Amino acid sequence: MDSTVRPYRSVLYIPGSKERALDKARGLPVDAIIFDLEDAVTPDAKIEARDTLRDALAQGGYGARARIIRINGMDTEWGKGDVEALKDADCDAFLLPKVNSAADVQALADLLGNGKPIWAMIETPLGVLNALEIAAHPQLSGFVAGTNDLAKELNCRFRADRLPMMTALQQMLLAARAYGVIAIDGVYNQFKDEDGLRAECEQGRDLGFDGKTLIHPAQVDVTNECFSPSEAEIDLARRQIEAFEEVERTGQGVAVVDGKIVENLHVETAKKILAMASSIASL
Ligand SMILES: CC(C)(COP(=O)(O)OP(=O)(O)OC[C@H]1O[C@@H](n2cnc3c(N)ncnc32)[C@H](O)[C@@H]1OP(=O)(O)O)[C@@H](O)C(=O)NCCC(=O)NCCSC(=O)C[C@H](O)C(=O)O
Ligand SMILES: [Mg+2]
Repeated sequence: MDSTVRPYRSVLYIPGSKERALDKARGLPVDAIIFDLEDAVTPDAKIEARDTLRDALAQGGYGARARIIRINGMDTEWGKGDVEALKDADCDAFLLPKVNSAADVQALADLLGNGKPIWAMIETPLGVLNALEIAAHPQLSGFVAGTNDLAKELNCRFRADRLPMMTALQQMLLAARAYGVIAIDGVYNQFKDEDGLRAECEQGRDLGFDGKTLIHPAQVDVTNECFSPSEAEIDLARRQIEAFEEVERTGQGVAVVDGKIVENLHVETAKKILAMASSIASL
């Protein structure tokens, strides 16, 4: 799959210690999986989870889904051991929690020593403030918002409009876009509340996120729907491209579709929408 249009709509956390969930994920229509060794695994299960996860990855069966391993932080008693145990595992990236600076990313890169892509959880005040230097690290390819840790650190309240964390989310997005880094929104904790999830997905999509992290299989369909180009967007994109090509033939640089101007930059967006739709259709 073309990595520039690879979908990351639904990114499901799976506790690395739970064999049943690790198996179930092989049949779920998610675009990516975060195999978690951090918060989803209790301290007494952390060492064993490394073997459980390595075996599951070796067994395979995850198809085209991107496979990302979230290790424990380097400042914990498990971080380095996680890397030692899993650096050669069959996965696409490593996700480092509570990243505060580019130096944190470099420390993981040194330990991995194999050039594997690194993703960063942006979930601390320093991580948000240093998002630009983190995104600029050459091995960094994805950001994941850690909205639970962020709320804890900011001492803010959870609100449906997420106003208290909007600055952080947008700073993270700006840094991601400045360096071509994938940006995934945080989790929606009330996993049985479909309407609430849909509203938060729509907000995340409006903001510019590529997708959302999830904690339960029941959240997958809504999320895929919200982060896929809609039929209306696909239809408009096609008409914009056609209209622009038509005016170009007559030597002009601006078309009008549905009462709105269409310039070259809109055509670029339209082409991206069609490429993403085709990439999703090919899954
Ligand atoms: C939230 C849960 C604890 C709920 O678990 P459970 O009560 O077992 O759910 P169900 O009985 O409804 O499960 C139905 C079946 O689905 C499977 N399942 C459940 N969750 C997952 C999953 N995440 N991936 C794959 N499969 C899953 C069950 O095994 C059942 O299967 P079956 O028996 O075959 O029918 C649980 O969903 C859970 O543990 N979720 C993950 C929690 C997690 O990962 N937390 C850490 C990430 S969030 C975070 O840290 C964010 C960030 O750092 C921040 O700061 O914000
Ligand atoms: Mg967190």
